[in-house]
This record gives sequence, structure tokens and C-alpha cells, in this order.
Amino acid sequence: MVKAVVLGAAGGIGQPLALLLKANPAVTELGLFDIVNTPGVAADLSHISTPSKVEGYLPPNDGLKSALKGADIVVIPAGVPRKPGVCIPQNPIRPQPNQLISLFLIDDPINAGIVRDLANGIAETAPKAFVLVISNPVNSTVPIVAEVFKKHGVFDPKRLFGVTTLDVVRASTFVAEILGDLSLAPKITVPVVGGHSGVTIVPLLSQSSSPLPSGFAQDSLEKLTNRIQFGGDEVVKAKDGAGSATLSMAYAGAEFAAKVIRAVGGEKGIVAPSFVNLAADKVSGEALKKEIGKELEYFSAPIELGPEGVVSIRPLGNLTDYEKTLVNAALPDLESNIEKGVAFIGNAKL
Ligand SMILES: NC(=O)C1=CN([C@@H]2O[C@H](COP(=O)(O)OP(=O)(O)OC[C@H]3O[C@@H](n4cnc5c(N)ncnc54)[C@H](O)[C@@H]3O)[C@@H](O)[C@H]2O)C=CC1
Ligand SMILES: O=C([O-])CC(=O)C(=O)O
Repeated sequence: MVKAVVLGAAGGIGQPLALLLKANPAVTELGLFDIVNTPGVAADLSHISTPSKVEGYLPPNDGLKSALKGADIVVIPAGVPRKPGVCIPQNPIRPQPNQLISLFLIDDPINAGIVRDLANGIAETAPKAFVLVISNPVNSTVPIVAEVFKKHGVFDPKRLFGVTTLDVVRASTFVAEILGDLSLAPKITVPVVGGHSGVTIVPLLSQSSSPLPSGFAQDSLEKLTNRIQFGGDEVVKAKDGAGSATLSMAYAGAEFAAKVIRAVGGEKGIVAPSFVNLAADKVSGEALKKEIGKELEYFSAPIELGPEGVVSIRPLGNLTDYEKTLVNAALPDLESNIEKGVAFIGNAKL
């Protein structure tokens, strides 16, 4: 029996994600929470002939608590998406100061506040649930959830995941495109490490399960890397004011959730990149810090999943010189993004 809960379930990501979770036969109960429209989304999904019972809740009458009661896995796509010209968050590689409005914290703490409040609800009602954070900026919202959980005394770093799967999905697709065979896309795995925004997204293309063509030029490699790092911008631009990636994100979120559910159910050997607290496994977490040469509290790396969540954090392995420069370039942003998330909760009373 698995109860999955989606917080932000009426949104652009939330609805297709809820659909994919409803289609997952391992899910037996689906709780949907949003500040709008969840009764309609739940009624609609409840007619689908798959095993799970679906219920939708709104804030009145402790709707968040009702949705979260008995949750095994909670996925959070609640929040405000980007519009063209907005970065996640202050992204130094796009120097367009007049256009750049931070989605986050200093200028506009909206997503930070949403995630904090939802994390409070989870800590109170479903402190043992596996929590998968999609809301941006992931590099900061994951630390926010962790800090809220610490205040409630329920933080288990093995159970908290920043969802970076869309970067992995994009890398697989773009490599398959380059190989001229999209039928390879579902099978190709490329570890994408670091974090989830701009230069903190580091695809390790030298470790692609299907290698790039021999003689693939360095400038083509740099273009491909840049496309994976800024894949989100491609969608924001094409949607032209109507938001950011929703359908591909729902696919990616459902894939990652399915892996967690399978691992919790006892399946062995499931590995997927995710942005986690490096205390989730002491030995491998410390080894990773040594490998990257920095005392970061969080990093996205391939994670071995098991019944309790994180089993171990896999090493990055052999990197090319180019990949080493990418990892080094990610570290300052990661450090400041993490600090911002931690400071947002700080000493505040919840
Ligand atoms: N991790 C990743 O790879 C990606 C993350 N995102 C992020 O996901 C988030 C959601 O994006 P979309 O679904 O496109 O936005 P959306 O605006 O379509 O949906 C967000 C939903 O959250 C709901 N919401 C707002 N405040 C809430 C609260 N306090 N409690 C519950 N629900 C609340 C809204 O009512 C809305 O239905 C954004 O922060 C976006 O940047 C988007 C794409 C990829
Ligand atoms: O770029 C955005 O705003 C949404 C996102 O995280 C992505 O598409 O990877």
C-alpha cells in the first residue's frame, strides 16, 4: 500500500504529475492538495480505472493535514514558475541586469514561503514520508525543507530529495538526438550532478551509457552541455509568457517517484541522481565532499535508493578536464544558493 501526495496538484506540473501517479499501479491512494481546483482534478482522475483512490483537498478545514495523513511519499510542485527574463535564482551566467528579476528570496520570497509552509505541514502530519521537492529554486528550497524539519526535530536526510530528474531526462533525449536515434532515449543514462539551475547543472557526458560519436568536437560538447544546463530557458522562451516546463517535468517527477517507490518496496540496485543532504550517508557523503574539494551541505549526485531512502551517494568517478572545470564553476553558486535557503528559515519561529 503506497499513499502518494501531490502538493500544488492543480498546477501545470501538478495535474499531469497526478495523472502519471494515478497511472502507476504501485500507488494505492493519491492525495491532492492545492489552494485551488483540487476537488475538480480529483473527481476527474478518480474515474480512471487504476487501483488508487483519489481525494482532493483545499486549505479550509485542515485540507493540508487531511491530504498528508498517512502519506508515504510527498511530491511538491507548488509555487510560481518563471517567465521569460527571470532566472533561477540570480544566475551570473546570463548578464542581463535589466531583465533579471530574482524569483526568489531577497526580491520575491514567494516560493520560499510556500515551501516553508508546506514543509511545516509535512513535519506535523507525515514526518516519516519521503519528500520530493520540485519547486524552484531546488538548490534553496531543499535546504528550506530540511531547516523546517530540523526545527520540528524530524529531519532525516535519507528521506529528502531535490528532484533534478528533468536534467537527466533532457540529457538522455539530447544525446539520443545527436546519435540520430530517438528510440535510444529511454535507455540512455547520463549522470547529471551539482544542482538544478544554470551552471550548477553539470552533465557528465563522458559517462553517458551510449557514448557520443567518436571525434565529437569540443565546441559541440560545450553547446550540448549548455543546452542541458539551460534547457529550462528553451521551454520558458517557447512558452512565451505561459510558464516553464510542466509536461516534461511531470514525466521526470513521476519517473523519480516511481524509482523511490520501487526501492522502498525492496527492489535493489536503483540509482538516480538527486540533490540531497550529504549527511544522508556519512561515509559516502564525506567522500563526495573530498572529491569536489568543498564542504557543501548539499549536492546532486547519483544516489543508491533503498527501503529507508538514501543508501549511499555514489562518487562522481573519472571526470574529464572539461567536466572538472564545470564542477568547479558550479560550487560558488551552489554554496550561496544553499546558504540562502538555510538563512531563509534561520532563527525564525515557525
Ligand atoms: N525541479 C525542476 O526541474 C522544475 C521545477 N519547476 C518549478 O515547479 C514549480 C511549479 O511550476 P508550475 O506547475 O509550472 O506552476 P503553476 O503555477 O502552473 O502551478 C503551481 C501550483 O501551485 C499552487 N500553489 C501555490 N501556492 C500554494 C500553496 N501554498 N499550497 C499548495 N499549492 C500552492 C498553485 O495554486 C498552482 O496550482 C515552480 O516553482 C517551477 O519553477 C518547474 C519545472 C522544472
Ligand atoms: O527553468 C525553469 O524555470 C523550470 C525548470 O527548472 C526547468 O525547466 O528545468
